[in-house]
Amino acid sequence: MAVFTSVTLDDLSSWIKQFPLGKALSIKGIASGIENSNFFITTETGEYVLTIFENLTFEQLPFYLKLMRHLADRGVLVPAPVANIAGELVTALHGKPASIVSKLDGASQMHPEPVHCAAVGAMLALMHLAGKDFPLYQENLRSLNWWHETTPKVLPFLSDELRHLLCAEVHYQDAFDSTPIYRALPRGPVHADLFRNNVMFDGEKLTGFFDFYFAGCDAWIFDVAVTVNDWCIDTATGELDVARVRALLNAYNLVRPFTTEESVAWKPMLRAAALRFWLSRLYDYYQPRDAEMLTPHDPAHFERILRLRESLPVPPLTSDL
Ligand SMILES: Nc1ncnc2c1ncn2[C@@H]1O[C@H](COP(=O)(O)OP(=O)(O)O)[C@@H](O)[C@H]1O
Ligand SMILES: N[C@@H](CCOP(=O)(O)O)C(=O)O
Repeated sequence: MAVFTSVTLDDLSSWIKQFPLGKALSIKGIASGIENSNFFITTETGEYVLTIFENLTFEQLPFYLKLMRHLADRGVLVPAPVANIAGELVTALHGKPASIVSKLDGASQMHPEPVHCAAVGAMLALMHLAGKDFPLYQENLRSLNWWHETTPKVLPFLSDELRHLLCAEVHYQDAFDSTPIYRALPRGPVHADLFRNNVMFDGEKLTGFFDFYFAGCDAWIFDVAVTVNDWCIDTATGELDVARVRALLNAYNLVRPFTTEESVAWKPMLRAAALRFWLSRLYDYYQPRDAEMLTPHDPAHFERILRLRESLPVPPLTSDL
């Protein structure tokens, strides 16, 4: 849909000299991004993705890129950022921060079966474990504080019923946040946006997670909830598909067994994950940023999911089957 900053092969040829990647051979803009300018590039050493960051700053980027480097070095399937000869992962291109990462094979699986969900669950658990010794800290910037900042900005646009739903859920999450159960949840770096469009598959083989630009430190089970709320639902209704839920959770649990506290927190976290994306979609819908959000995502999808997670039982985190 958008390349906001254009880069020619000539631009790339001189800029890429600082990387140990040989000569640039081709560059092609990726149309589907909505946040940054992305390009597939080919050099003498292989295929990569060049990203020019349109909103994130030089100061913000090291957390994300170093996290990806850290995970890639530990065998988690994520794009590996390439350092330049000075060891930097982010350098300026056309005055904006830019980076090169390895290109993942395959394509997004937008109609996942249990086998895909199992692969996602296992890799997510590996990712959480591999992030345990990541030395940088950044909180999840779309967590409770952001919900508090953002709720008043969207309330004026909502019906009385929706205002009530939103305020009641923020209130519920506030209360849960201050419980000993919540504080006991294992935590560390999380992807926080692991939707179907942010994972590559080659057939049934998962080839990588990407788009780490909402990552931050949070409860691991929140990350699992975000992932289940997208991968394991009927997209038309938002209802959980038990076969896919079981496949994802069982595969995760085999790699990193869930704790007792996580089992108690599971339903509240599914609600929190629904709230997080309902609120961001409401915000993008009613307060669009310039041209970037050309087609805002539908907020009603996550409003539906929130109502379902509040009102219906959810499959347990672990099963003895
Ligand atoms: N490392 C990668 N390997 C392969 N394809 C990638 C990679 N990074 C991005 N892409 C492709 O670029 C598209 C846009 O990337 P994305 O990170 O979603 O952009 P934005 O953050 O601008 O929305 C993805 O849908 C994917 O097809
Ligand atoms: N997954 C979020 C929006 C973030 O978009 P992405 O393309 O950067 O993953 C949503 O669906 O609301």
